[in-house]
Amino acid sequence: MSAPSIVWFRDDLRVADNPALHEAAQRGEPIVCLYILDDASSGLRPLGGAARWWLHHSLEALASSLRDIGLELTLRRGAAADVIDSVVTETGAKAVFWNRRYGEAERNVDAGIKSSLRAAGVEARSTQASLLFEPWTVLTGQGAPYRVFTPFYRSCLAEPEPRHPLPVVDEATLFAGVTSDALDDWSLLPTAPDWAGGLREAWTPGETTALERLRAFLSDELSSYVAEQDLPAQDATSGLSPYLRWGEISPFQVWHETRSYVASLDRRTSEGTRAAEGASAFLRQLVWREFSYHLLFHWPQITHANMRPAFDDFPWAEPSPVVMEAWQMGRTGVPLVDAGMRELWQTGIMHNRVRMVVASFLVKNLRIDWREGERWFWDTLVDADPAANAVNWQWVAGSGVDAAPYFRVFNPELQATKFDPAREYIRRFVPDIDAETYPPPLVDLKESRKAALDAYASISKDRALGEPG
Ligand SMILES: Cc1cc2nc3c(=O)[nH]c(=O)nc-3n(C[C@H](O)[C@H](O)[C@H](O)COP(=O)(O)OP(=O)(O)OC[C@H]3O[C@@H](n4cnc5c(N)ncnc54)[C@H](O)[C@@H]3O)c2cc1C
Repeated sequence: MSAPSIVWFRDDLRVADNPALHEAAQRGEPIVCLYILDDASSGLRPLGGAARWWLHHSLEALASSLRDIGLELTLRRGAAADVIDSVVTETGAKAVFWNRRYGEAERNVDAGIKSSLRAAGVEARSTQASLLFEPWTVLTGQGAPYRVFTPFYRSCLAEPEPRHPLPVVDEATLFAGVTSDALDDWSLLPTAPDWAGGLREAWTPGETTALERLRAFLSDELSSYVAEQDLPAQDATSGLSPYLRWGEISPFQVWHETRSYVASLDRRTSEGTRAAEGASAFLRQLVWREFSYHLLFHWPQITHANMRPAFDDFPWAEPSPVVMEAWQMGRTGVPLVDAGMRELWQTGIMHNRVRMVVASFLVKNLRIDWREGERWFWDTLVDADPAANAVNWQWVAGSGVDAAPYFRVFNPELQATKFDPAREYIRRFVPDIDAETYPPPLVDLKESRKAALDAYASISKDRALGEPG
């Protein structure tokens, strides 16, 4: 058998529109499909619990998609550089293909592997797959990265249309005989206790479901997206974030499926007009995902450092275990906050509007550092995303590049009246709201708001908040 190519899967757990797999298949050489559970390379952030649950099922789904085209998924654990080195040696592979990642630690790992492969005479090819626009291509007139969403968005729209999804790889040659770890041995699923019942009920990971979900969203929800996207009781958004996070669907698929769905509509009808408006609003959200990665790429410290340096002096409260647990478990006595936190704990997801409310409550009413909240989301969200999570937490905190000002404190009661007027969402997740055991509010909303604004004044009165570093 001729020397194989290795396709190294990472955050692109799909067969459809996968440039690395596509390029390898086109060469006609046998293929080794490899996934590495890398808990050893320096700087990589360990996955949270919900993410590990998702990954387990996503790898099962990927293995099944690969089997359909005659390939097998090889699983290995360890530092990526060591694993790639051994698989290349074991198989005599002459080329390694992968799709790009954008976090700093991931890029360092990938760059190191690329140069050692090349030094050893093995071809290393990386391709664009997870972002519509590479972060180094969308720049201001002065050649600088954008710091504000709207001009970034406009600039993306002025770029050439993103490429169409690649043709399906329907046949490839397997390089057989490579040993694989057993997925169960990785212990990605929780056992003692098994807390994943709600996740199993809510989700089916994998590219087949991702595409079905996108298509169902376009035909059933797109026309009401603008009117209902902020209403957590409605199933009005796509629910695609975990599928995008794990690369079970590519943004190119989402972009073009949406565009061609809209092109097929009759715009002279009000339904057609609303769907077209829904499509623009939906694709705009997809560009928020791009913007998050753009920021992560250009300011890698965004995951852990305040982008506005003045926030380094912010008098955060000590995050007491009692207060943190009340917030995490949805027992703050503030119904919309509790509903959101319980939705998260039970299902691994939370509606965007409610994410903003619970984050504002933590950072402002409880005056707890946004990084505490980001960590909890990282552990509990099935869509926990290195870019979107940090960028959105900093956005709510006011410490980010393009951020809501700190003095904008969401009032969770008013938010509930506006976005959950019939209290349907609240009752779904807080059925005990009228019970005697339901706790009184952890803090007085008015007083805590005032305390937050006073704390903010202490960092903002003498000097500007500082340009993002
Ligand atoms: C505090 C906080 C933390 C967040 N953490 C994450 C996270 O870890 N992972 C994550 O994917 N999103 C995160 N978001 C953004 C947003 O809440 C989710 O992307 C959205 O709720 C996903 O639902 P959907 O797929 O139905 O969205 P839709 O409305 O259908 O939007 C389509 C897609 O656009 C992207 N998108 C939408 N809104 C945003 C946004 N504000 N920022 C970046 N991308 C966006 C997502 O990929 C989403 O799937 C966070 C928001 C807040 C306020």
